[in-house]
Amino acid sequence: GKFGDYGGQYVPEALMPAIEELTDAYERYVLDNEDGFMDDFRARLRDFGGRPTPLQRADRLSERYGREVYLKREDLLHGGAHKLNNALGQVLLAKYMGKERIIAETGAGQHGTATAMACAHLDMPCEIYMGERDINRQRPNVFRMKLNGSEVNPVTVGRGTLKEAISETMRDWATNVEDTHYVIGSVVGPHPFPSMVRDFQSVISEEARTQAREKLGRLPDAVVACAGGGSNTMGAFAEFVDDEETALYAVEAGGSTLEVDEEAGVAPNSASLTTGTEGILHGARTRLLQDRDGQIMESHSVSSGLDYAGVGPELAHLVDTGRVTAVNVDDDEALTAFHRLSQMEGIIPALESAHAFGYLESVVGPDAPDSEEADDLGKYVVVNVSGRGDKDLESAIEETYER
Ligand SMILES: Cc1ncc(COP(=O)(O)O)c(/C=N/[C@H](C(=O)O)[C@@H](O)C(C)C)c1O
Repeated sequence: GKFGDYGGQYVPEALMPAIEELTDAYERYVLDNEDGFMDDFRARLRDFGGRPTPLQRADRLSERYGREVYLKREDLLHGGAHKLNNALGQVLLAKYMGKERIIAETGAGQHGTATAMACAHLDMPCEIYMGERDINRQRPNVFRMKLNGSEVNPVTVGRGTLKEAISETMRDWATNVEDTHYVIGSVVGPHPFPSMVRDFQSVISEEARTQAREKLGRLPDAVVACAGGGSNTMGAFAEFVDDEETALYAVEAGGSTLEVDEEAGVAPNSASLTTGTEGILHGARTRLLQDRDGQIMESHSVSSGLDYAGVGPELAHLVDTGRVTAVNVDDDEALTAFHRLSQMEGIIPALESAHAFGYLESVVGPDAPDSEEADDLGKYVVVNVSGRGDKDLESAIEETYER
C-alpha cells in the first residue's frame, strides 16, 4: 500500500484488525474476483447505475478552443456523480464480508448520497457523518440521503466540515469494527482504501479509453479532471497511466488565493498537490495543507467537494514523478466555467467539475496567450464531468446575484 514514500497504514492499533480483514477481502473479492464479486459489481453498475456513461463531443467548446473536446459524462451516472462507482463497490463488498451496518463521511454530500442509494439498493442500514457547515450548504443532498433511508449524523466539532466528519467516522468504525464497514468517499485513508477506491472508479477510464478509440480512432492527447480527494481523478486516469502519449491534468481548487496565512492556520484554497507538504492525514502519508508546526490547515473552495486539506497518496506520487500535472483554478474561474458549460453545452456541471473546465479556458480560451501548456494539451482532450450541478444551484445563485 505504498506509492513512493506516500500511502501506508497510520491508524490506531484498535483499527488494525478491521484494516487487515478489509485488505484480505479486497485481495480476494476485488483483485481475484472470488465468488464472481466483480461480475456482480459490474452488472449492478450497469443495471442500477446506468453505465456505461457517454463520451460525448462538446461541439461548442470544440469550436471555442479549436480542438476536439470530449466529455466523460459521470454526471449521468445514477445519483448525479461518479461517487456511486465507489459507494456501490464498497457496500457490495461489505455485504460479501457479512457486515451488517454501513457508515460513511461526506462533504459535498454526493458521496453520502451515493452511499445511501447503494445501501437502499442492497438493503443495508446506513449512517452518514456530515459537517454542520456542509449540511447547511448541501441541503438537497441531505434530504436525498434521508429519502434513501439513511441517518445523517451532524458533526459539530471543529469547523464542521469534511475533515472532522472523516475523523468522527473513523472513531465510530474503531468502536464497531465487528459489524460495521466504513465506506470512505475518496482515494484517501489507510491501505487498502486508496487502491480499492481507485479500482472501483477505474471503470471511468476503462470505458473512456475504449470510447476514445472508437470515436477518435486513437487515444486522447490529454485527460483533465478536478481533484478533491482524487477519486474521480484516479478513476479518469487509471487506464491511461501506462499510455505515455496521454497527458494527465489534475485540477485543484485555487479557492480565493494560493497565498496561505500561516499565522491564522487558514489556507484559502485546497491546492494540496501544488502548495501542500508531506504529512499524515486520515491514516496515510500524503501531501497536505499544514502550517510550519504540522497543524492541518483549514482549506477553502467554492465547491464543498474540493474543500479538503489532503489528497490521495497515489495521486500525490504521480504528481511527484511528473506523470500527472497538478494545476488549479480559483473560485471565480470555476463559477464562470459553471455558467459557460450550462449556456454553451446545456450541461450544468457540479462546481467541483467546473474547475476542470476553468482550466481548459485558462489555457486555450480566446483570452489565453499562446503557451507551452496549450501545445501540451494537444488536439484531442477528454474532460471528466464528475457530477451535475443540481446540488449547487442555491450557492451558485448566491455567488452570481450577490457578487
Ligand atoms: C461531484 C464531485 N466531483 C468531485 C469531487 C471531488 O472528490 P474526488 O473525486 O474524490 O476528488 C466530489 C467530492 N465529493 C465528496 C462528497 O460528496 O462527500 C467530497 O466532499 C469528499 C469525499 C472529498 C464531488 O462530489
